[in-house]
Amino acid sequence: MTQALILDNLAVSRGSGPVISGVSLRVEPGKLLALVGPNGAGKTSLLESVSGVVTNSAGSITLDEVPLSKLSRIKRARLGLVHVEQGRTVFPSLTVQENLELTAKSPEELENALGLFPELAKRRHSASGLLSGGEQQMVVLARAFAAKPKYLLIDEMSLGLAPVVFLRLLPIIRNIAEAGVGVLMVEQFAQLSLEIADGALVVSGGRVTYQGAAKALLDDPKLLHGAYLGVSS
Ligand SMILES: Nc1ncnc2c1ncn2[C@@H]1O[C@H](COP(=O)(O)OP(=O)(O)OP(=O)(O)O)[C@@H](O)[C@H]1O
Repeated sequence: MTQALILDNLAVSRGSGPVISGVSLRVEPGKLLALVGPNGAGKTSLLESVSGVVTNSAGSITLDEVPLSKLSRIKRARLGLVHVEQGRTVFPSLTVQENLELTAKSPEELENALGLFPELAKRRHSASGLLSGGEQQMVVLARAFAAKPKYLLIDEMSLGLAPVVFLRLLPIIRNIAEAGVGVLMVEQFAQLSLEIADGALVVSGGRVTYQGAAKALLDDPKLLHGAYLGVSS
């Protein structure tokens, strides 16, 4: 069986008209694909169509060979697709551990998730609302990981965080991929996210303008710049 999250020729329309067209990509277990591009390029809409917040208007989405397009959000989640949406926050009055208990199905899964986040393990009994912004985002990530995703969609984890704080989250996101999860990550800090990614996809004006190794984009600022301007490689 093909183990991968595959988008083929995907199109998404919103009230304003088509926002994504002809996007094809593949995320494999244990790999991290960074999705970058200018504001309004359609990155959030793309993730939302994968998790089922919006329905794709054309093309297909398959998870380990199961077609997703006609499935509800809940069914997609049951298949192992977890979406950390933009602006997702903690439940502030619950402790770190209680936040994780919302998604972990067993004490083992909870401990497994905390194992990946030593900084959080130390503060497991603190109210999440008392943690720093960066630590709260760690709780959000840990809660997503505790749900045992096969594939994880992460939208702008850095929103509202200083780059130096976001830097602490990057190795954790990498570790999540190393643990066998296929990660598709949308990020405004292109450079930083490319540094931990295997593959990269640049979307501009709803279309793919670069697809390939993350390192190739990092090593060639002109290529990255051109892709942002919508020049297909
Ligand atoms: N709920 C919605 N209803 C109608 N149009 C929408 C909706 N959400 C987004 N759009 C439109 O879809 C297009 C793509 O937006 P989207 O948020 O997907 O892009 P993005 O690349 O994530 O941008 P940003 O980096 O600014 O968040 C934009 O023109 C936006 O106005």
